Amino acid sequence: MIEAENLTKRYGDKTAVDDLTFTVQPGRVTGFLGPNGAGKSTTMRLLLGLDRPNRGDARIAGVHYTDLPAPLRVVGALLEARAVHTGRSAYNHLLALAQTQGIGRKRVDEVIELVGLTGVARRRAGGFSLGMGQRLGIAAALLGDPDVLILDEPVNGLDPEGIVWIRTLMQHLAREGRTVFVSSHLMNEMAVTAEHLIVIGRGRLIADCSTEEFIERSTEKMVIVRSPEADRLTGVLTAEGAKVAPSPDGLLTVTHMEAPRVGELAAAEGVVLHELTPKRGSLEAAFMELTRESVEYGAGDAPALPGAPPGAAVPVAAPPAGPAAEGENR
Ligand SMILES: Nc1ncnc2c1ncn2[C@@H]1O[C@H](COP(=O)(O)OP(=O)(O)OP(=O)(O)O)[C@@H](O)[C@H]1O
Repeated sequence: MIEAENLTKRYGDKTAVDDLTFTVQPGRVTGFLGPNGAGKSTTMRLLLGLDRPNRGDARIAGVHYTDLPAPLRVVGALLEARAVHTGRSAYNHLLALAQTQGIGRKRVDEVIELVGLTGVARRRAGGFSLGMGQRLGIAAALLGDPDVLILDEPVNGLDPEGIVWIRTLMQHLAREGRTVFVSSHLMNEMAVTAEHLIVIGRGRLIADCSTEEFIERSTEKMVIVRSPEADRLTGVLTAEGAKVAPSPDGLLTVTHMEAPRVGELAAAEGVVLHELTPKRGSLEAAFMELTRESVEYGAGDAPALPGAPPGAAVPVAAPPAGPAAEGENR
């Protein structure tokens, strides 16, 4: 379990993390979301004792990170863009890390195999591609077989196969009863990976709920209907309070009415249906909606983030209004 209590971190007059209280439970993948500059990496650094809070408390498995006698055995972490600048081979890099905590060679071999680096384990880690570097970072995080994992953007640099691999791995680790806390900007990926979400904006908590609930709360449910009698159906549904938007391909997008009711009304009136598909909103649309107020850098006024090259800040722009969200099947 991970606990943050009134966590607050200021850099000069900038409050990066603002009175943040949340708990990350074991047994499920918890996604950590927020627009650029929301304070995700800072929060993770505070949890890992790499920075000191101005106020509040962060505990992992009930204790402060810095009080853990063998931290790698309790918590494994992958921090964003952590390149391994080393002339050592991947194997020796992991072995050196393992030896600091009394972890044996057998476990080094195990994690190398687990992350799919067996074929390149003797190669210089400093020359690894971004994706291989991510896998090596994940191997390091798993070295101590920890109960808690804190992963900052683990999907960064991975190809589609790698993305599916990390998703499966995180879900497997969670099913084993571990606490998996993962930040990402890839909403579609988080929608299928994380069961629970903690969302922050400008350092403050915006949501702490299931992924399902997060999407339901801020996007409108839609029903996609196709009928050879689209006009008649539109009349039937609007008379019962639904809103119906036709599209040029003959599909009707129905809001303010659930799919079963659409089907029942069509049957009662003898209207033939060729398609009746309930669609939920996307996590991306829900995220845009709920974080709209807390976007740090809007399009056009994006300053460079500290340490980033000019223009590197990725703006998160507010979405256009209306139920334009693409439906997303899980
Ligand atoms: N060492 C630092 N010195 C000064 N300001 C900092 C420092 N680290 C972070 N900040 C500021 O704190 C805020 C939160 O940054 P942080 O990197 O934690 O956000 P983030 O949610 O991880 O962003 P991103 O999604 O872009 O990685 C930002 O405004 C950032 O500029």
